[in-house]
Amino acid sequence: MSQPIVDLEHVFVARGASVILNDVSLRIERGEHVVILGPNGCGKSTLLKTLTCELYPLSLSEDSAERLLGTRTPPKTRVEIMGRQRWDLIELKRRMGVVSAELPGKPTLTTSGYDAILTGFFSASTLWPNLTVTEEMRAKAEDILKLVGAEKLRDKHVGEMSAGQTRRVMIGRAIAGNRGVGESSDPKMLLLDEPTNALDLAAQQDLRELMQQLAEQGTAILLITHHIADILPEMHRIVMMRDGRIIEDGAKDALLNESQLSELFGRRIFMSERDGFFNAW
Ligand SMILES: Nc1ncnc2c1ncn2[C@@H]1O[C@H](COP(=O)(O)OP(=O)(O)OP(=O)(O)O)[C@@H](O)[C@H]1O
Repeated sequence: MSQPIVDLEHVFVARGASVILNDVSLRIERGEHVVILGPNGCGKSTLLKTLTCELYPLSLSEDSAERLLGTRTPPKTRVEIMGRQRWDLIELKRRMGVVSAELPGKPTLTTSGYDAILTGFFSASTLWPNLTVTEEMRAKAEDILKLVGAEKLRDKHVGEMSAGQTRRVMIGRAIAGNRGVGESSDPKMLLLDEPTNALDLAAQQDLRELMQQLAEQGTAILLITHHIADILPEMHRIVMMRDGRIIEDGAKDALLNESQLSELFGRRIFMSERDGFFNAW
């Protein structure tokens, strides 16, 4: 079997004084589209930060193993991302193509759409004077601008864009980082954290179409969300999280139903399906 993109085993992660991720094991193969689904506060962002190595797993003592697991034998914990346990954070974020739900930082806000895509090659917040942009990068950025449908945003500052326009450009930036320059055998993947947050209905649909297009072109998508409507027909595996644990991990056909969603969100949920997309309320 080929090397997985993500390989977590018995991971516990603390934030402040609390253990937030509780014995999480997760293996994601190259090219797989996966949805991480769960209610507010269940630990999705903590998991994301573990995948991007911004948070590190606890190394359990015998006492804490007894408290958390009822056994004095600590489990063998492992976090391996793209085959490696140690990463330069910037390099890893670039290679994973992370698009977060947060607004870009200040330097990015005064950067044009086209330049923002170029920054992806460097994993930089803006095109700082010491960065050398090559012709190959410029050509790739042109293609990506088209791919994400952001041609009209080429000269607009990110800080003057709407939420949907910003998300589009940030996806373009992540694709640039992900694909890099020169011959690269890196996996093409995007890690999208609540991508449709703050978008109106039309912008949500546009973004889903873009995600579908990328998925069809071979970019693996790891989607973190609590919006059922964001789950693309192309995504067949669902990982359900609650209270810092993975409570289900399996096929969408088996897991995406009213009874499982009601269990996950802790109240009666209704669901409908149309053309491979779902809605829940
Ligand atoms: N910096 C922090 N310090 C202490 N506790 C934190 C911190 N960040 C998050 N938490 C706690 O960790 C738990 C999980 O939070 P996390 O942000 O991972 O959940 P989430 O599933 O991403 O939620 P949401 O859907 O609301 O974004 C919550 O109980 C939260 O209060």
